[in-house]
Parts: sequence; structure tokens; C-alpha cells
Amino acid sequence: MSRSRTHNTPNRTVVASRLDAAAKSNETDDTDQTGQVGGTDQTDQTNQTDQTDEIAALVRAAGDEVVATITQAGRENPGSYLGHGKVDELAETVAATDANRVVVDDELTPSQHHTLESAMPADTAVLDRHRLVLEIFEAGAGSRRAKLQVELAQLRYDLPRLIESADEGLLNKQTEKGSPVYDVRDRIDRLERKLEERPEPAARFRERRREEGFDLVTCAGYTNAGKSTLLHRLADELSISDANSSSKSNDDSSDKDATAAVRDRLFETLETTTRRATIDGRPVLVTDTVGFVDDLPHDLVESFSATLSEAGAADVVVLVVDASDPESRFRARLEVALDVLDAQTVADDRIVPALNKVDCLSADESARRLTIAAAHLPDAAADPIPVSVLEGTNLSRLCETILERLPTETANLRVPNCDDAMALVSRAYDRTSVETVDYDDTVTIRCRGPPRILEQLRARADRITAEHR
Ligand SMILES: Nc1nc2c(ncn2[C@@H]2O[C@H](COP(=O)(O)OP(=O)(O)OP(=O)(O)O)[C@@H](O)[C@H]2O)c(=O)[nH]1
Repeated sequence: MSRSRTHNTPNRTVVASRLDAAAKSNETDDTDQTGQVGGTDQTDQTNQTDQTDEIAALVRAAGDEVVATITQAGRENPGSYLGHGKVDELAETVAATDANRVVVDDELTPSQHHTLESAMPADTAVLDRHRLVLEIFEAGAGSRRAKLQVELAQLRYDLPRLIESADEGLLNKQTEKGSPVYDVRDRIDRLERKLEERPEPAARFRERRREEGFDLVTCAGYTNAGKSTLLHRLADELSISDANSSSKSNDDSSDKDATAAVRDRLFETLETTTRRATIDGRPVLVTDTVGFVDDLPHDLVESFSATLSEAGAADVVVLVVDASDPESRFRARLEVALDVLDAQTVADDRIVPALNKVDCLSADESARRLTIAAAHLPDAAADPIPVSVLEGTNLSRLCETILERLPTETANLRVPNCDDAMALVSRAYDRTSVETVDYDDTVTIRCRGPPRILEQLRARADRITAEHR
């Protein structure tokens, strides 16, 4: 467990990275046009900067201050992770900067962790990337369910470490009731059962809304790509309180502040937030999902699969990609995001790719990102749309594309010309896009809209016809 200075003072953190750990995670980035892996010096430089930028962003997301960064090229030292000289340099840097934490940008074995921590000045906590991510998730978990998910992820992280660090005697007794390993396993079992038994309240809320004829649109993509900002832009301001109050009254655990400001911090969205919006008069629920993260610990992906699977249940998934990322990162993240959607069985024709933050790019750079995206996207996906959510660029085109991809049918409703027919016409105007209404002895309404709504209108038309026969 990491030690903090005080509740209000940020930890002073020294970041330690090994650069071939970056090369490992960026292998796909480095493939140049000749197919060689390794790339140019400039690419290496970019990847190194990307890596140190990302771990620094994670440290800040945990509320810490980065006071120094130590990098090492070359192979991992199995005993202490960094080479002996680097461990000494790290200890000196910690002392010189009055730091109280070291974050290692990789996963440490228990013995590496122990060796490194012992080599640091007294009271310096050493944590690896996985533990840091867990800490951030823990701080951001608002609802009871999210807290249980984080606890489960922490225990899954602790278990192999506990087993590895246990001595022979304890290992032999690890299945005995009352042993730490037994207790952790028992708690993991109980948490898994609890999470399975209790369907996510937000999912129940959305299922009911779907029954009421709302279409479900999900924003998915990497953390910090701009999903929450888009959600806010799409949300119909007048309807927000309505959607949230319904959500709260049916959701015993959602204590997340639904109007939380969008901040430039990673992991802003640890649970899904759902807002109501109207696109061309059609009511939709727009849901934000947990942002993808490079090298997200596997257990965490599993623990948060419920929120990631939002995408699988949606009628349309807006895949938000940060187009202002360097090209290699943009390409790699797009590929990962598409893989994640594929794993969530999102049909290709439901994907609407939004290349966000084009306000940060020149016209040439923007065109280049579009070409890269078009080459990677499945044929059935919508054409990628360059947008700036912040400046409102191309949002109407994005909305039109979402609308085109929502399930839509046409209906011809015919009823006797009576008062009830007028009520039906007004309902059709409310919930669908009405193309024509012909008045005669009968009233004929031709309209387009969500299949579920058309089904309801047809049933109502049948009732009116039966009553006036
Ligand atoms: N320049 C620019 N910045 C943007 C744009 N859209 C969003 N941002 C900024 O990008 C940062 C991240 O935006 P969010 O909406 O929180 O990103 P997110 O994808 O929801 O992030 P997570 O919740 O961490 O998954 C914020 O500082 C936004 O102001 C844009 O079009 N242009």
C-alpha cells in the first residue's frame, strides 16, 4: 500500500521507466512502410515521449505531482527491475527531490518490488503501473457496484503476489480456512457472486427506456478522447434533469454527480453516465463508457466488462478517437479500439467513427488521419467524420450519420377520421418523423421511426379502428 503525505498534499512522485518496455507495448507503432519493426530515430523518440507522457498523466490522474523522471534503456534486471546503477540513481533522485513515492511504469514481481522499495530512502512507497491504475479507479468509483468492482480487481491483483511471497509452509496451507490466501480467494468468490446476482441498475434503467422507444447510442474510445465532452454536447439540456432523476430514483447506488464538469484528467468516467438527447426529434439515450487505456491490467478489463459491454447493447456506437494524437499512436489506438468493439460483438454497420480534436490539426494532418482511419475501418462502418466537439465542428454531420444508422422503419397507419385519429396524428408527430398525413373518410399517416415506436402506433391504430367499426 502506498503512503500518502497528508490528505491534502499531493504525493511527490518520481517516475521510473524502462524504454524497451515502451518498445514492447508500441511494437505495432514502429512498423514503417517497408514493414520493418524498429522505425526511425524520430519514431523511437516519439514513442519514448508518448510513454513518459502517458505514465505522467496517470500519476497526475491519481492526484500526485511528478517531480522527476528516470529512464533506462536496455534489458530488465530480474532482481531489481532496473540495473544497479539506475537503482542508486533513483534513490538519489528521490532524496534530492524530497519525493515520497516511486511509480514504475511496468508490472513488478513481488521480489522486484521488495528489492526496489528497500533500496529507497525510508518511507518511500514504490508502486507499479497496475497498482497506480487500481488506485485511480478506487478514487473514482462512486457507486456501490463500482466500489465492489474495484475491490475485486485489487484482490485479483493481490492474490498471485500473496501466493508468490508466501513461504513454503504457508503455501502448503493456503487452502486452509483462515489463511490469508484462503481469505482472499473466499472474498473474490463472494464478490464475483454478488456482482453476477445484482444486474447493473443503470442497465435496468436503460432497458426500460428502450421499451419506451429510446434508441441507445454509446460513446466508446480511449480515455481522454473526448467522450464525456461529446455526451454533454449531444445531450438535450432540457431533458437532462428528467433522465437523471429517473435514473436516480431507480438506481440505489448511483451517487456520481451527473453534472460533473469535464476535466482534462484520465479516467474521468469510471461508470457509465446516461443522458437523454434528441436527434432530429428522435429521443435517444447517450451513454458514456469507461475509456480504454493502453496496457490496462487484464483483471481491470474484466472487472469493468459490464460497462464496456454497453457498446454491445447499443444501437449505434460512436467511436471517439483523439485525432490530435501523434500518427503512430492514433493508428495503434484506433486498431485497439476496433478490436475491443469486435470483442463486444458490435456489428460493423453500427460503428460511427468520430475523429475528434481536429481543431488541433492542420488541414493536411486532418486529411492524413482520415486516410489512416478509412484504411483501418471495416467496410460496413460509417465513413470517419472529423469533428471538434469543443468547437462544435461537424457535429450536425455526426448527428445525421448517427440518425442514418439508427434502426428505422416506415409505417402507413390508417384509421377512421375521428377524435382518436387526431390524438394518433399528434402522437406520431411526437415520436416519429411524419412524412405525410392524408385526411379523408380515413386518416392515413406515413411516418418513419424506431421499430418499437411504430409497433406501438400500429397497435393503437388497430384499437381505434376496432372501436369505430
Ligand atoms: N482541443 C480539443 N480538446 C477537446 C475536444 N474535445 C474534448 N477535448 C478535451 O479533451 C479532454 C478530455 O475530454 P473528455 O470528454 O473528458 O474525454 P473522455 O474520453 O470522456 O475521457 P475519460 O472519461 O477519461 O474516458 C478535456 O480536456 C476536453 O476539454 C476537442 O474537440 N478539441
